[in-house]
Amino acid sequence: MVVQGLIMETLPAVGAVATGWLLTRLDGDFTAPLIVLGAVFLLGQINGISSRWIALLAISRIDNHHKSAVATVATGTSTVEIIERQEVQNLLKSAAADPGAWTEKTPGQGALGALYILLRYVGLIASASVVGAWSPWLVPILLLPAFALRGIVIRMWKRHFRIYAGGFEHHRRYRYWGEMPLKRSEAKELRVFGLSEWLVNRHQDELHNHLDPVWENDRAMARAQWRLAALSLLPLAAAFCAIAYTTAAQGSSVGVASAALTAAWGIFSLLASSGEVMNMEGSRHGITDLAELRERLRPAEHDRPRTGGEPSGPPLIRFEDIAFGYSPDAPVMKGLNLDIRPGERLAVVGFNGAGKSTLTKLLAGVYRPTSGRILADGTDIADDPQWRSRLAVVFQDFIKYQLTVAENIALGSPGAPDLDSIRKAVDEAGFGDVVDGLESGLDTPLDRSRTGGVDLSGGQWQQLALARALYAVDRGARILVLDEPTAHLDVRTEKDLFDRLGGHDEHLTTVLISHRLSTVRDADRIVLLADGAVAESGTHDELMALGGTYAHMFNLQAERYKSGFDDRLEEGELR
Ligand SMILES: Nc1ncnc2c1ncn2[C@@H]1O[C@H](COP(=O)(O)OP(=O)(O)OP(=O)(O)O)[C@@H](O)[C@H]1O
Repeated sequence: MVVQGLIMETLPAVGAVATGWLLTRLDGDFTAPLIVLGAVFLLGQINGISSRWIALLAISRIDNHHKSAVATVATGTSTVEIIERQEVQNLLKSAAADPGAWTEKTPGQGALGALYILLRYVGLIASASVVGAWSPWLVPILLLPAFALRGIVIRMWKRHFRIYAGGFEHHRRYRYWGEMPLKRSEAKELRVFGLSEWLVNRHQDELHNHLDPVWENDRAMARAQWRLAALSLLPLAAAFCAIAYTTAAQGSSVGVASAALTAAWGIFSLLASSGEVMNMEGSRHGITDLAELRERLRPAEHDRPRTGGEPSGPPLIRFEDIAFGYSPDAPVMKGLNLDIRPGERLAVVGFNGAGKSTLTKLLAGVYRPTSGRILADGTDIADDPQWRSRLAVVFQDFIKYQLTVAENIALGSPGAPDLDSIRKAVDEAGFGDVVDGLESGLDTPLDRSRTGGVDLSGGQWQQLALARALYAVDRGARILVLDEPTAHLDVRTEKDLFDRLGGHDEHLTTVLISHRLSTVRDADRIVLLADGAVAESGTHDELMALGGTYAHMFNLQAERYKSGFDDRLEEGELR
């Protein structure tokens, strides 16, 4: 790349000298200068063609490297609260540097732009030397305005991209609304509610909010072009006149004069071109935002990747005076105290928004309490690098990976997939019949765009997520956390599942969140969360005898179920 760039940038000066040489030999044998000039021309062509491919290769390698750096930084922190902040989300989008808009440039393009700019100075020195050989005083006359021109071009592009980056929020929304009509999952609702026109207008509004100021600036840039033209034409015209006058009046060599003229032109064309500046300035945000993300998302010492670790028994887990909120003005946990005994099957119930899922996220360590501690056998889980390997979690919003069934399950535990263990997890999750019905069984891709690929129903995806967690349990995890793992399952499948989970005895602690109270009644203990703390705690019988909120909820659900309704309850129904 560097060699090619050097050839490209020095060819104008060599061409200028060769042209001058040719002109001095016109009356005699001009074979040698003609050959040199032809070689310069040929080399320029070959270099021009091959450099495009090499540039593309270099750009894609640099961009790939940058993208994996962004992905590494984005997934490097053990907690997720910082990732959820809007400003960090914006930084991530900007650092990803997707060339989704015509003005945005990638780091690869920027890096190449910077390299070419550097090489341009080599070409500049060569051209300036040719001009200087003819007349040293002509060098500053040409160089000073050329540098001024370059300064103005850089300032213009800086301003362009500053305005562009200032509308980033609109750009983000523009992309969001623009991608919505293309998604399979959104297609139904958009049609049912007749949202097509509304969506297109919204998309266009955001586009204009973002780009109108940019276009306004660019129009001003276009209007200023004549000043830039004057800045290059005036000194060039002065140089041309001086060279022509001296050549005519003093009879100096036409060849040397024409070499000087060509080199003078070279100085301006080298400094005036704005393509590299645009690429450099356009890619600046992607690069500086990655640097800022590196600062902000610096992993803590114990944020090492999850490893298998030595399997050990389930610990005593203690939530000690936990306070937590996603934002300071909306506390979710307000002094929560809870012990989870080793091997216990604990059910957590409560109304929507009571904080049940938040409890699982705190237990998984993806959020840290604002105050208080979560201890596992006396050690704060925040200080335990192995903590994650002891947990298997099915989050409410688990990921549906577009991989095969087996690959989806194997993600539950690092290392080489164990097929026997995968099959065991599939059966335990009640997913065996579904897998047996698939043409390629465990190797079936769960992606309809792939050959032989299928999609699963909501309940089947949930069983698959459960199988992933059970695979992790088989490979050494000792705490199984299930956040509404059966919301999409029918009552019988759900019952079978919980009967099977009961078979792990003291080797596994299970924390189960469910709205279906008939499911959790067999748990060793049930805790009811309300107002950021444990409001009731005991076995089903104890809580029924207490006659509190749990008993009320249970009775209502039982009545509804008897009358043929769904047995879920919303808070308002109790009032
Ligand atoms: N990522 C988040 N950012 C900001 N607020 C959140 C976030 N997740 C949850 N919340 C808020 O925290 C509170 C507790 O939510 P959580 O999901 O823990 O409740 P839940 O008991 O699991 O509810 P549900 O039964 O509906 O699943 C709610 O008020 C919710 O709006």
